[in-house]
Amino acid sequence: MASDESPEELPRLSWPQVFRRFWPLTEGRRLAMAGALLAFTLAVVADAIGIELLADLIDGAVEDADLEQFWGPAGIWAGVTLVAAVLTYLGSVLTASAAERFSRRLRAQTHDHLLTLAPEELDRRALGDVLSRVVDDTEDVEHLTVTGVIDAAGSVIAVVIFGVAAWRQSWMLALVVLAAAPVVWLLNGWLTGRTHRLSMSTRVAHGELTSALEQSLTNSALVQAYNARPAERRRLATVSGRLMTARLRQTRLASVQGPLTELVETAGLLAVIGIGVVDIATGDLTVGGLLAFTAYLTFLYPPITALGQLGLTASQFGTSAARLVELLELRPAVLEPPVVDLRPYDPLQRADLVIQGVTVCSPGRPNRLSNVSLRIRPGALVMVTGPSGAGKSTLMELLVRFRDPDHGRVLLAGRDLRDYPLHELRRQVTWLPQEPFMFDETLRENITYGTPEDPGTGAITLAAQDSGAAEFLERLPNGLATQVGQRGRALSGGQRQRVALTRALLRQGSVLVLDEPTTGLDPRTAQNLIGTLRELADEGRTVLLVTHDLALTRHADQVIELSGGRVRRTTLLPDSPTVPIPQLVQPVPGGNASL
Ligand SMILES: Nc1ncnc2c1ncn2[C@@H]1O[C@H](COP(=O)(O)OP(=O)(O)OP(=O)(O)O)[C@@H](O)[C@H]1O
Repeated sequence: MASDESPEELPRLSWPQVFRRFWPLTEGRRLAMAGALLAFTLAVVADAIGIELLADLIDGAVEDADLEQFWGPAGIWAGVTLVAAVLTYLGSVLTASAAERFSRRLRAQTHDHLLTLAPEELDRRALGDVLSRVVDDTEDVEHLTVTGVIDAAGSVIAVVIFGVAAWRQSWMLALVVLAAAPVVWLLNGWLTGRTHRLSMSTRVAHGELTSALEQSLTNSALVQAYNARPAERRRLATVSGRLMTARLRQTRLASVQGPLTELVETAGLLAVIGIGVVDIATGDLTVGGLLAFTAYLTFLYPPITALGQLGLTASQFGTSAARLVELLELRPAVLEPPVVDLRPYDPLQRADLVIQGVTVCSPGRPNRLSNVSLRIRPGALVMVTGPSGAGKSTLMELLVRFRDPDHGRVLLAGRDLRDYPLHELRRQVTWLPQEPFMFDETLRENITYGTPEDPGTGAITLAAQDSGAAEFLERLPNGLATQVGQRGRALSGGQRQRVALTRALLRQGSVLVLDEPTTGLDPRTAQNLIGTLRELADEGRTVLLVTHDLALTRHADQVIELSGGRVRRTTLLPDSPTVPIPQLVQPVPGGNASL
């Protein structure tokens, strides 16, 4: 499915489609759902018994004005009402527990799935829209799969039980009510179509509003510094206005629905009383019977209306379900290998990287990489340079498998990256992105993020010395316990960079891929870092470093210069380590660099 598809273009899913897809997630909670339905059914039976007792009271105690006849039925009535209340409570609790667990499972599944997508897939989308799908649309899907299903089944059962009971009181009156039912259904059918269209507009307007808010708030510094508040205000006013209009239309429609239904109900009630009076006169019905019948009618209307609105709810929530399914159907950019390669892997011996004829396409734009072939020796310190947009980051991202090349392949220790379990590959290859990602946690949590075990303060201090973070860490009153704020805003740009670098240095693994790690570092710290990387390389790690600082390249074993997605030049420096290179690849025909 196209990732930039707007919600308006998504086909709404029908209730059976949603149900079939999400029903497996109710596993383990189906007993609770059945229990809830049973409780609601018994509560309906208890209510029906109560109504029968009402008829007995009217025709006995009230008609004969005899208190003796009152206590018995009244006591039983109070008892069954209590039982009905307990059963309704039980039913609601069981429904809520099944529903909440379903929502939690669905949210977790969606979140997990989103984290398998290529980061750029998520970057292309408005974050507000994605969040609203994970938070709000999951609730709607829950309704279609759990709460709504129990409610609908409960309504059918209530209609049957109250209907049969009412029929027993007077089949003639029951027929009158039955004749009115299609009117309610037709009315609701007409409302369904209109509500669906309006709910679509509301959803779209809601998405636009959250996106606009997200844009202006995440760029708030720029908005203020560039005097753009009026423009942002106007933007918000426009989208907020669209949401207001859509919501008002929806409210108007919902407000018509109540009185219309009430009208139909009153007409039904009046018809019942009118015919009932005639029946009482002919002796076909008692006063108690008529009262019981009208009571059944009041109990019958809510489930009948609920069933009439089923289509409307399903249509509204079908839209949400489509939005969620669209996310869930996005394919991860990279897949686990179908067969795990069990050959032993000794990364520190042979963490050599071979890039064979690699091309990375970008639809409608020039290739991000074109037929790139390279060999990087184990234990080498390699610097990748080139102008902006040359493809350096793309090359680095291939090594950590954020995507696979469209043509060609990348081998680590003689094995295609696609043959490694992703977890193993990412344990071996540590990537430091250009942007220093931060969580709103403490420095310690940020630094040890992604390190399988707590490395301990000693190891953190050593890594912080290598990255140049130690200096500022020592000056912080709370040290590693300092909170870094949203996106690390409580730190300077250079400090964030160093924290991210410390995090990368702490991770074990045979390949270190650093995308412009010296940005934001002063020359002395940058030199120190290169010294550390040199040591890591000498220990056998393969280190790739993207840099625009040509002065640093003299410390490298190999310099790769990219330009326009192609390798312009690779230079092996004379004193580079001479680790023997196994013959893993044949020269690539047409490859644009020597191996
Ligand atoms: N998410 C993306 N979708 C489509 N094209 C992209 C995407 N990211 C980058 N590109 C394009 O791929 C090409 C290579 O980008 P890349 O980020 O690899 O360059 P770079 O050499 O790392 O640049 P810089 O030095 O500025 O970081 C550029 O032309 C860029 O516009």
